Amino acid sequence: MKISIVGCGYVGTVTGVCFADFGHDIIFYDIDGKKLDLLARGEAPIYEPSLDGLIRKNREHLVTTPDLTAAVRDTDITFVCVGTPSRQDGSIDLAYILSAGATIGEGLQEMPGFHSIIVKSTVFPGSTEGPVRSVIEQESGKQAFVDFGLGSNPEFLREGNAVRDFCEPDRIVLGTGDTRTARMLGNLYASFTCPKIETSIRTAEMIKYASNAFLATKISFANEIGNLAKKLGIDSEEVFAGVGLDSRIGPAFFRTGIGFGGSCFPKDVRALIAGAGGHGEDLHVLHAALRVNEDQPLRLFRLIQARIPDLKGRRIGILGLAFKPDTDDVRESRAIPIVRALLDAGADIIAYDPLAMENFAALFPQIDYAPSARAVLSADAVLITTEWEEFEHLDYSGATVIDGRRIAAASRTAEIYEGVCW
Ligand SMILES: NC(=O)c1ccc[n+]([C@@H]2O[C@H](COP(=O)([O-])OP(=O)(O)OC[C@H]3O[C@@H](n4cnc5c(N)ncnc54)[C@H](O)[C@@H]3O)[C@@H](O)[C@H]2O)c1
Ligand SMILES: O=c1ccn([C@@H]2O[C@H](COP(=O)(O)OP(=O)(O)O[C@H]3O[C@H](CO)[C@@H](O)[C@H](O)[C@H]3O)[C@@H](O)[C@H]2O)c(=O)[nH]1
Repeated sequence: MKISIVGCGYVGTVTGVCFADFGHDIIFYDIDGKKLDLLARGEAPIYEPSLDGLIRKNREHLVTTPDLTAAVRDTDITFVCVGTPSRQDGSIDLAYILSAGATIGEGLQEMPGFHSIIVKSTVFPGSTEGPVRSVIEQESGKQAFVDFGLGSNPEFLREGNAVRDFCEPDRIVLGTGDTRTARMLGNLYASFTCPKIETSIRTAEMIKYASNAFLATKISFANEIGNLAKKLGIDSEEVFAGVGLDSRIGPAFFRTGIGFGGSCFPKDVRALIAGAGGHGEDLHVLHAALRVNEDQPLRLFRLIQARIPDLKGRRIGILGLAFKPDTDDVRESRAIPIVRALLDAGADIIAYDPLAMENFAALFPQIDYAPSARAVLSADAVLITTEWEEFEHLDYSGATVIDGRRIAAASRTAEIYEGVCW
């Protein structure tokens, strides 16, 4: 099949490259010419383990274009993978997707054949059949579900594990409103053996939001119980090992610590709350999940403050800046509020991350960045904010460590050690 990919970030690049590996021909388009240049040179525009090798392997199936209208005309199906950020009030900002939709509509104008547009970006239920459909119909002069197809195929990949998650998903959700699009998506995913949910477009959109909101809530729930468990002298890891064995609950996403960051959970929970408000529904559980999540990193800060009440001029080390290991992404990283609080208290910060220092320095140019994790350990105290594997291989002897992510080596070897909820 010939596929256009609009938006070459984490989702678009991984989707295009993985579909190419299944034998399809891909045309990438992005408004960011630098990303297209990198892809044209056979390089990944984002960091994701194993992606470079897949790009090299499938180069003859991967092309880039600066002209989205031509890409639409030359392909059978377009996947929209652009960003859907939060507005100031938390609601979803559809500006990128509507702008992409308008150009796709132009491309459809003189297209004789049938083409389907599939929204892979995470959008509030009703967005695809509402504003996205309207803009495409307006620009193309054609009718959705009759002259062109429309669908929702939300993506569930995790950064750092994206290729595996895409190729071996737990399920595939296919939301469609016309049989031709349903058939096309069915063919595209025919070789995937996981369960496939064929549903309406708005149900597909809601499955994505509900999944992220549930996982985010699970983490906040674990953190809240973890905070109490610590006060009671109970190890939260043991608690959730026990709780997770209940097959109705499951063990995943029970790691306690400084909470969830990244480009999805905080943004999507905020968007669901804001969107629900527009329908007269107040999502109390999700409000609470966000509140707990905002306080978890500040707990880490309060623990260091309890040990060093006057942080002014004191050297504080930070281990980990990425929002999770195996990525250079710092969007909504839990290290951000911690660094902010430390700077407000006058601390002198030295930080290290194996991949994310450049991205973090764009936000915080005023702090020091260390050449190695070891170089951070001589600070007056060290805060661990991301659970990178290499932090498990350090000797923390002599260091005071306040741990937000439960690094066993630190608990074994640090001179003074405390965990945020253990
Ligand atoms: N990152 C993830 O792990 C993940 C997983 C599942 C779903 N999602 C969702 O997928 C969507 C994309 O996320 P991402 O992390 O890949 O974003 P990203 O920021 O990494 O990439 C988005 C890309 O879209 C491009 N873009 C913006 N407007 C455009 C336009 N009009 N035309 C063409 N390109 C345009 C940007 O330049 C950028 O390269 C979001 O809705 C997100 O919530 C993300
Ligand atoms: O038990 C846990 C698990 C995760 N986290 C934190 O939660 C955040 C998100 O982690 P993860 O879900 O692994 O990464 P993402 O790449 O943000 O992936 C999430 O968001 C994507 C975008 O929507 C979805 O596609 C994925 O299914 C969903 O897991 C990170 O800060 C983690 O440190 C915890 O604190 N405890």
